Amino acid sequence: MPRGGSAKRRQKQKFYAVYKGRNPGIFDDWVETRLQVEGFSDATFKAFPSHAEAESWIYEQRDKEIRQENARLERDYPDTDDDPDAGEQRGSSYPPLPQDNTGLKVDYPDLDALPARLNARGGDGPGAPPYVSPPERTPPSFTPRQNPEHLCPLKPEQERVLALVKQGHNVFFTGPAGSGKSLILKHIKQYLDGVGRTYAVTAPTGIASVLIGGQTIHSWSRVGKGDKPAVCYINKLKSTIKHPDAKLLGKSAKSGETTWKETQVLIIDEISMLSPDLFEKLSVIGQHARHVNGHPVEAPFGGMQLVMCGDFFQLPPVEKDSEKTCYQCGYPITPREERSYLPPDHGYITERIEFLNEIHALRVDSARWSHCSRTGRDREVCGHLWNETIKYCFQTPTWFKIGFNSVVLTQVFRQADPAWIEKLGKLKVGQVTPDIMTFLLGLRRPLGELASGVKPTRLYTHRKTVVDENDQEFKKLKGTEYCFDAIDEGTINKGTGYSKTVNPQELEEYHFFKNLQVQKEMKLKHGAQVMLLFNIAQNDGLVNGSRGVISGFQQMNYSTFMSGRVARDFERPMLKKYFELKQQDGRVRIPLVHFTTHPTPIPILPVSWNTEIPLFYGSMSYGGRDILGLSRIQIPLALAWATTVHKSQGMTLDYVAVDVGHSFAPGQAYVGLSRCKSPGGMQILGGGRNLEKAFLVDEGVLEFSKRLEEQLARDKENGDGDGDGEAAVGQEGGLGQKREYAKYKEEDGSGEFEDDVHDWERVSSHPTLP
Ligand SMILES: Nc1ncnc2c1ncn2[C@@H]1O[C@H](COP(=O)(O)OP(=O)(O)OP(=O)(O)O)[C@@H](O)[C@H]1O
Repeated sequence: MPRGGSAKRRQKQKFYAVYKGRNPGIFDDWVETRLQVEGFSDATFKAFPSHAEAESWIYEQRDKEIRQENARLERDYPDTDDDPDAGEQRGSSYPPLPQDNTGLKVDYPDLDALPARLNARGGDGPGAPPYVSPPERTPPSFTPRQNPEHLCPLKPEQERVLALVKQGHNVFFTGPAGSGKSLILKHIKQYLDGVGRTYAVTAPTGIASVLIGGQTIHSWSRVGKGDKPAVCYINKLKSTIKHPDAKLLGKSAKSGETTWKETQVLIIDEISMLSPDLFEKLSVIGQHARHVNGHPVEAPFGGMQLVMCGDFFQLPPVEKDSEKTCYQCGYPITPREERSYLPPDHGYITERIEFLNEIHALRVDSARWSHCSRTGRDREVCGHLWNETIKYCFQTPTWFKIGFNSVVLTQVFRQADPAWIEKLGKLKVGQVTPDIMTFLLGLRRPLGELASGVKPTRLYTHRKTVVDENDQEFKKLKGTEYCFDAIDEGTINKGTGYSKTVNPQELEEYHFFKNLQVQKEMKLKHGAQVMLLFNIAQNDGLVNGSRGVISGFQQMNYSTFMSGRVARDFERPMLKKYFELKQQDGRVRIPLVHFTTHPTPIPILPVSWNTEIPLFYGSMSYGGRDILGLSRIQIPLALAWATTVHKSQGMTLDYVAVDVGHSFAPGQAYVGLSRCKSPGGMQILGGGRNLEKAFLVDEGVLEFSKRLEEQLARDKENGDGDGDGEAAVGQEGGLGQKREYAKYKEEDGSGEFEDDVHDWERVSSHPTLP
């Protein structure tokens, strides 16, 4: 690449944008460009004096192509009666992109200019940037996924969620533990795959994301820990914010902005665990990352369709006060003892926080508004407003602005016993009535070892207890220890057909592998308590969470191994590979597990966990998707004397002992108890006379749930929706409102955030109000 050289040479530097060619992208060398376009039929390319202009031209070409493709689709496939609202929705909520594509230069606001606009109103404050309507939600070209999973059909109230998603609404759906939220998500994914919409499946924690076959929201959005101010991510998105695995992927994972721009539907599962600060920050980042011609988009999250799911009665966000930073300036938040609060009717609050009354109604203490008093280089006070009693996303202005269509699921599937379901329903809202108390005290009886040798899995609130207990119990076993090593692989498949294997040494750095519950090196002994980590035979009750005990190991030859499980055709190559790599003298060792549900031991053969991460080259991907495929082949077992309540969220367990006594977070005891199918297979640990107090419930969550139910009842009365549990909560505000365009600074915004923080540190803090 001809960088450097004389000033004259630099002046003549050209950037070649190749839109259609062998390897589309931007090149700064004509020889390299020629290789991409010469002899390539239909090659489309152009030279520009700057990289930015070259990039803008590519965006322009792509928008043009998408519009043409849409026009073709509309012509060839006019809306049918099957989905009458889909076309209407597209047309009504999302005005088309401005036709005037001149001045495509992409500008980002600088740090000093941003505080006023990054206030809680998401850009509505004085000096706010020009907002534009979100771009059209358009289907890109796609390749349907192979082997779609056969899913259990949805019940009518679950179908309702899918219907709303199909209609293009922003949807929030909730319901008690075991009401099928994860199942609905799987259906949504299948639908989106089928229609070729670009979507991201995310969750706030690694384990939750793996359970739904997605990635963490931090990794997808490129915010990492997410502790820096929004402006920092906005400034860096374009050029330097890389995929968390970028150092492994090299150039290929360059621009985070493209991920944001190309995603049409963002799914966030376990939304109760997402920090409200990060939720708001992501929305602002989305508004900027999905800019139209440099203008941030007005709609929250930049106008992508949002599907959020979870149960706020379950686990809350894990956040330590000491680790919190100001959402606007990124400085550590003012320590509790130094905080000063503003009067609830202070103009500084009322002018800046939208939906203030609604927020206060959700048990946000109106007397706890505080502001960040850090001063910057120019002695300007940061002034960002925050309220320490905001704990959940539904208490943020962004939540109201999104205007979700909400669905409350009512039917529980995990448990079959109606009396137990009713009790769980009461415990969920903290109602430990005398009869429930008596019932729970009865569950403190010890659970013995089952005929299979299975002991109850102990669910603890603290991780250290779990690690210690599993280690100790494993060491106590006398037999031979066998180690099962996973086969980890990574391949980059380019849209052009070329594929490249990822260096095996680098694989363990990938977040996907770190988040898997199944270990790379798994040690097992005869007598070890284990849990199945994969649905291997649903009809036979061998599902994720099934409990068993290792009853031996079997040496299998090739034919026994290959016929050891009814594998689907596409799994055979995986089994074959495992055998070839692991066999010794023509045999492989396989653990035998005695499950609670089966009279005889079952050999547990390896399975594979796979993920596909779309890669974005330079600024976008063309001509098919460039995909990073990662996979781990391993025996799907984990030691199961103990696990944490946090890890168990989302699982269904057979035989458990739940440590209720040490619960420290709202929803924790409820999550623990609701994992188990029936109280017969459950023991309660600890709690003593304080059992009643273990079922902590957040007042705000109670209020939110109450308002949701009331809205639902009102809608039913008014005949809105079809009474299937849909409620449009929040306000329709935000979308489609006209904002005045204002000028803002044209700077590249590439200043390093860290330097600014150091500057702040050098300047004494100013606890006065701006
Ligand atoms: N329509 C349905 N028909 C039959 N079984 C169902 C249905 N919906 C869900 N289930 C079953 O109920 C169990 C719990 O479902 P799922 O894990 O989706 O619930 P969830 O609401 O996500 O639970 P949690 O909040 O605890 O994560 C699963 O075994 C699932 O297969």
